[in-house]
Amino acid sequence: MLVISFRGATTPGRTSVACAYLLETMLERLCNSGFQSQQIRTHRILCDNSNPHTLHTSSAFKTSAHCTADYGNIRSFGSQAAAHLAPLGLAYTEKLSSWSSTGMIGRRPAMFGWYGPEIWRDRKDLQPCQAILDENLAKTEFTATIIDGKLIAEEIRQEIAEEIMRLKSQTNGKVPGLAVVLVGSRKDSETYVRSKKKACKEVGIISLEENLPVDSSEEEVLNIVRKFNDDPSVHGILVQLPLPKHMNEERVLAAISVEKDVDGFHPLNIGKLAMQGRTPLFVPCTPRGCIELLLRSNVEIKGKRAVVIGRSNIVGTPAAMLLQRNQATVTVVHSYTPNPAEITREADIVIAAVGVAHLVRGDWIKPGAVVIDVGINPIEDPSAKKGYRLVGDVCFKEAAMKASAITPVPGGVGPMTIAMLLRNTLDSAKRAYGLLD
Ligand SMILES: Nc1nc(=O)c2c([nH]1)NC[C@@H]1CN(c3ccc(C(=O)N[C@@H](CCC(=O)O)C(=O)O)cc3)C=[N+]21
Repeated sequence: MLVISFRGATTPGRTSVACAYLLETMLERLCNSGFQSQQIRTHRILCDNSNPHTLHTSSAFKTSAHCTADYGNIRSFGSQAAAHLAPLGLAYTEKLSSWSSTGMIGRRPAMFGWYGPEIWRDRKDLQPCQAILDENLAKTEFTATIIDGKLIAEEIRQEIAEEIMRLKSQTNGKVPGLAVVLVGSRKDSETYVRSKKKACKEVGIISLEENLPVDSSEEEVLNIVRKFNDDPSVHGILVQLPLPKHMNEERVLAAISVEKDVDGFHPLNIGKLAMQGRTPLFVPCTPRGCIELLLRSNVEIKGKRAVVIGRSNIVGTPAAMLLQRNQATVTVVHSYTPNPAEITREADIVIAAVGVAHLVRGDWIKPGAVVIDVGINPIEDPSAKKGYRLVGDVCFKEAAMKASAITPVPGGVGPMTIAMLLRNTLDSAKRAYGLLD
C-alpha cells in the first residue's frame, strides 16, 4: 500500500496547481508501472494557507511501501518537495517557470498549452498482445500485405547512388557530405550512427563524425555545429538525439544552418512545412519515409482519413502535416485522448509513433486499413541472443488480421528513415551546386 498525502491551497494558485499536477502525474506513472489503483491511497488535504512558500514546506509525500518507479520526467516545485520525493525514488528537477500559470487542474489552460510527459492512460499493452499468448492465433494466416521497408529503402538507395554518380560527373568530382554529431555513448545512438555512416558509404556520400563525451558543454556542441556550418564540403548536419539532459535541444537544433538541416528539425523548416504555399528545404526523415512507403506501395492518401498516434516533434507532428499536405483528413491521437481505439478505428491510414510497445491492438484497426508502425521498442525475450528483441507500437499479428497492408518492425520504417536522410543530403548537395531540379 502506497499512501500519498498532499496538501494544497484552497485557492487554485500556482503552487496547488503544481502539487495537484504532480500528484496526478505520480498516480498515472504508478498505474502505468503496474500498481493497481486500490494499492494507492491519496489524501488531498486542503488547508487555508495563502502563503505559497508555506505550502512548499507543508506538502508531504509519505510512503509505506518502497516504490522504484522511474519519475525522471516529473518536474517538482521546491527543495522541500525534493526531500519528500527522495524516499520514493523520485527524481527532482528545479524548474517551475515552464509551467507557471498553465493550470492543468481548475484553471483555464494557457493559450499555447503545455506538453507534460506523454503518459498513456489505460495502457492495454501491459497485457501482452494476444498473438503472443495464443499459439493458435500466432499460427493463423493473416491477409495483410507486408510493406517491405527494407526492400523499398534499398531501391531508393540505388536511385540515390546513381544520382550521386551523375552529380560527381557534372561537378568535377564533388560528392555530398554528411556530418554526424554524437554526444555521449548511448548504445542505441551509437548503433544508429553506425548504420547511417555505412549507408552513406554505400551510396557515395562522405560522412564525417564528431564524437563528444556525455559531459561536454552545450557551447562545445554549438562550436562543432558552427564548424560544420562553415565547411563547404558538408551539405548535411545531423545532431543525434536525444542529447544529454543538461543541453538545450532547441538551441542546438536552431544553430544548424537551415541549408544543412537534413533532419528537417530546424524551426524554419518545420514552420514552412506547417504553412500552405511554402516549401521547406528539408522534411524530417522518418515522416517522409512513412509517406514514401505509402506512395511507393500505391496507397491513395488523397481524401482518406488518417490517424497519427503520437505528437512528437520528430515524427507525429510532421507526419500529420505531411498527410494533410497530401489531402488526407488527419486526426492526431495522443496520451490525453480518452478514446484512442475508437478514433483510430475510423482511419484508412494509421501511423503509430508513440514509443509504447504493442499499444495499438487489433481492435483499434478498421478492416482494410493501412498501418505504418514507427515504433522501435525493445522487449525482453530470453530466446533472443541479446536477451531482447524489437517490436513496434502495434501488435503486429493482431493488426495484420485486420489491415490490408502493414509495415513490420524491424524492416519497415527504420530503413526508410536512413534512406530519406541520404535523399535529403543529396538534395542539399545538389542545391549547393545549383543542380536541384
Ligand atoms: N537527429 C536524429 N535523427 C534521426 O533520424 C534519429 C535520431 N536523431 N535519433 C534516433 C532516431 C531513431 N532513428 C532510426 C534510424 C534507423 C533505424 C533502422 O534502420 N532500423 C532498422 C533496424 C533496427 C535494428 O535491428 O536495430 C529497422 O527498423 O529495420 C531505426 C531508427 C533515427 N533517429
